[in-house]
Amino acid sequence: MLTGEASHPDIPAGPIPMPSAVPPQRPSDTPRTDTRPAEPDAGENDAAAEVSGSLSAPGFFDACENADDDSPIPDGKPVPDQATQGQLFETDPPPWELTVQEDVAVASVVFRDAPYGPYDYRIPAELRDRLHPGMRVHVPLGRRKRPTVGWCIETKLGNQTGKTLSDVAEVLDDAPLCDRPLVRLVTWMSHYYQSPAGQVFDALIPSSVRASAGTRERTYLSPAPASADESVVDALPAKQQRALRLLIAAGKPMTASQLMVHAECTAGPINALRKKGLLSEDTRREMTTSMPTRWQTSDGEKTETHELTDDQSNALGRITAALDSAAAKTLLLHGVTGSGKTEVYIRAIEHVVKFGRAAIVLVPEISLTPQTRGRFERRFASVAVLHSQMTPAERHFQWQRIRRGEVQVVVGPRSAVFAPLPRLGLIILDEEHDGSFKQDSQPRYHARKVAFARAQSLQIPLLLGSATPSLESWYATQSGHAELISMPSRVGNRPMPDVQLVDLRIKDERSRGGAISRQLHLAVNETLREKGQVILLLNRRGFATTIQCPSCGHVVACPDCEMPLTHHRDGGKAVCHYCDYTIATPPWCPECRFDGIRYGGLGTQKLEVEVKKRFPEARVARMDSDTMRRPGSHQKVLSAFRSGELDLLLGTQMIAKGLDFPNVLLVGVINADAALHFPDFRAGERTFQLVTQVAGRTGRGNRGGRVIVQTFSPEHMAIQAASRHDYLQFAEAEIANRRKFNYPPLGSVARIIIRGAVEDVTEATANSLLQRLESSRERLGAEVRLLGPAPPPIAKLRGKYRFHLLLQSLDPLQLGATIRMATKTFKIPEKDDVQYVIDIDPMDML
Ligand SMILES: Nc1ncnc2c1ncn2[C@@H]1O[C@H](COP(=O)(O)OP(=O)(O)OP(=O)(O)O)[C@@H](O)[C@H]1O
Ligand SMILES: [Zn+2]
Ligand SMILES: [Zn+2]
Repeated sequence: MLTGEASHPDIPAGPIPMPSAVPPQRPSDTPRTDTRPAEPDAGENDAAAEVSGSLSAPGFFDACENADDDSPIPDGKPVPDQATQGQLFETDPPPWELTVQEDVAVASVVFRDAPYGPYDYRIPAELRDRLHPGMRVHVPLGRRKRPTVGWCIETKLGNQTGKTLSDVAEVLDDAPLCDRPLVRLVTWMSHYYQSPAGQVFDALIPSSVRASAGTRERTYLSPAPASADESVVDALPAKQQRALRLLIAAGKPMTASQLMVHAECTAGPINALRKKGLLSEDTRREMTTSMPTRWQTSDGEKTETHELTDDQSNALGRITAALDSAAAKTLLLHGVTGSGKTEVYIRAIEHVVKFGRAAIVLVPEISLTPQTRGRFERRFASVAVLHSQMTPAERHFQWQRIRRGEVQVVVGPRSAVFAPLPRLGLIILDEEHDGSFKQDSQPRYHARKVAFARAQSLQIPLLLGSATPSLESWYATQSGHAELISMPSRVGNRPMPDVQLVDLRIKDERSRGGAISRQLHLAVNETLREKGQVILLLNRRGFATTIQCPSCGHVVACPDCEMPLTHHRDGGKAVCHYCDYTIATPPWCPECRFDGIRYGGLGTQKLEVEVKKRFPEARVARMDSDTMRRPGSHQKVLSAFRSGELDLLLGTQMIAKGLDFPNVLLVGVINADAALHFPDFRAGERTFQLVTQVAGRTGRGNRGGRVIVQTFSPEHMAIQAASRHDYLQFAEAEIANRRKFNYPPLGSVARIIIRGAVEDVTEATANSLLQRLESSRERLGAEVRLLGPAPPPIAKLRGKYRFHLLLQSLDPLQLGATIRMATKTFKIPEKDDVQYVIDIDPMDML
């Protein structure tokens, strides 16, 4: 989960190169409202936070007003802006010192590694018609010798800086890579997540699109103006004449080879025409691939349109009402597992498509099974499924289809929230509580929040669906920011499965030397005898989770992270699950040479060994990120399970999500406490979600189903509520817990991670950042609680020491402003080699 940190370098904390263009007078993301007193209920909950955060996030909605114009340069003077008064902009020149040069065309440009901006550049006359917002440009930046790539976010008339601007050197794109609403989304995200806008663009536009993967340049020929002279054409030799007349008659450009085919000639006459200046040439890019679909759609499920249950038609009625009202409404579909939420999504999308609009369906990556895909592909003429195993060319191809408006439904993981559909009518997040919707590298956005912002700006509904809604979404329904739609029963009135808790503190319940209790053992045997299928959940991969010497107590740990290594039996490796550091598992203690090192703790590999020993006749498969490395392996195991070639599936949370197999009669949870005692305020919520979701995999057919949950904390509220399928009880109790400390959804949290190679230098940097935060808080009069710096649970990662600071406030705007002010001029000497990362609304505290 932490791999993002290394592969995506975060904001460089060193000095930021200042552009030679005049520093920004008024960044379009001016936080002008940040210092304003909170609205009465702003920050009371996440939805309120979302409403106020995005509505007032300047740049996002401000830009809406004047950006709908398609001419490259909006006419009229830029609207004067009062934002320069805030303390945040003391360094800006006072307005009366500015001399406005009204006739200068100006482009506002943002960058990947220059956090503040946008920066203004002059657009030379010859580029005026070519440059539009959403295109990339080459511009000079700072003392760099070579031009830097930037993104144009606005074009306007009038240089307000009072200084001479540098010129845009080159326009890099033929057409904008995103439309105005998406440019506004970028500006908002950059502001809210405090991430350089250039980085947000990189997240928004796939690299395959930026690199034009799967395309090639082609030269097109059309008649040059000189060919209008009939006498010239008449004087040409026959072949040249025929070719030229054909091209004129065609009325559209052709490639040389097309023209050769049509005019039945060789390259000679065409080259002659070129030389005579009778042809003009135009280079265009075209896709080399046509329809690259390596995915097969069929998964053995029948295509059927169900007659809706009462719950489903009620839900659909309320969603279509929202669609028809053309309002930016948020709806939460809380439907128990197996209540038929997917059918409701499909019907809602049919309604959207009927009016010529399109929809985005976001799902956790692991749910992008052939089953999910098939359900959408069978019901719509044109579906684009985005997934991580696409080649760059495929991704680019799909992106172009989407942008051309050829796609009705886009199904994909979190980044699909940026799909450039021209007529978007609805955004759906299925399993909206899922942690994979938060990106753990820069920009650290949450797809739910971005979807909300996009839906707001387009005035379209956002539909969130889950059997175990996040408390953020749930609380939004309680405070009137979202509409709750409930589907409390399963399709066909199937009962919810019976859940039995096994108290592992009782010695007789445990099995000697194994992980499977007596009761679970009996239940598995019984189920196998009835030809039913079994799912066993253990949320830890590997064989043994600690390697410890019983003689001296030494624990074999990662030298870079100081976390215990996990023993993997295949290949006898000891692996760090945080950074992938791998060694051969030592046969004796590396400290004292004691020959009898012990493998403690339980992972899925060890469980697999035990299962095969206990149930030798069962056909077993293991599903975790170790066995699922190869593309397609996930689908392969699932279709074997569906077709009955497997009896028992064991694995990590991968098996807990969205699977719909009617013959699963038993679900066993090996250790429900695994996530319960994490130092994270969401530990209870995650446990509840995981147990409820995996329990929901059974009882989906006509043969019923039951669940056995092994736990050391059977009385814990999260486990009790999950065992009764009682979301309401859980949500109420958990909201009361969160209220005590104003944790989300009641308040907002941000986290700053400071990391460096030298421990005390890192800590000192964290402390000076804290001081800055304190003084910003004071200057802004912000009510923000500051915690830390302290080492997080993962105190060292990949050789870097880590400290974190937590900020907490009822008002997300005050929280954001405090960080923005404190970090704006915070510079860390390069020799210290310390970086920091801002994580707004963090989803993990490790
Ligand atoms: N109206 C209906 N009549 C009969 N069967 C239906 C109906 N609607 C859905 N189903 C079937 O019920 C099963 C469960 O539906 P679905 O997978 O959409 O549930 P879900 O609410 O998404 O559950 P989960 O949250 O567990 O993923 C599917 O096999 C689906 O085909
Ligand atoms: Zn030892
Ligand atoms: Zn490590």
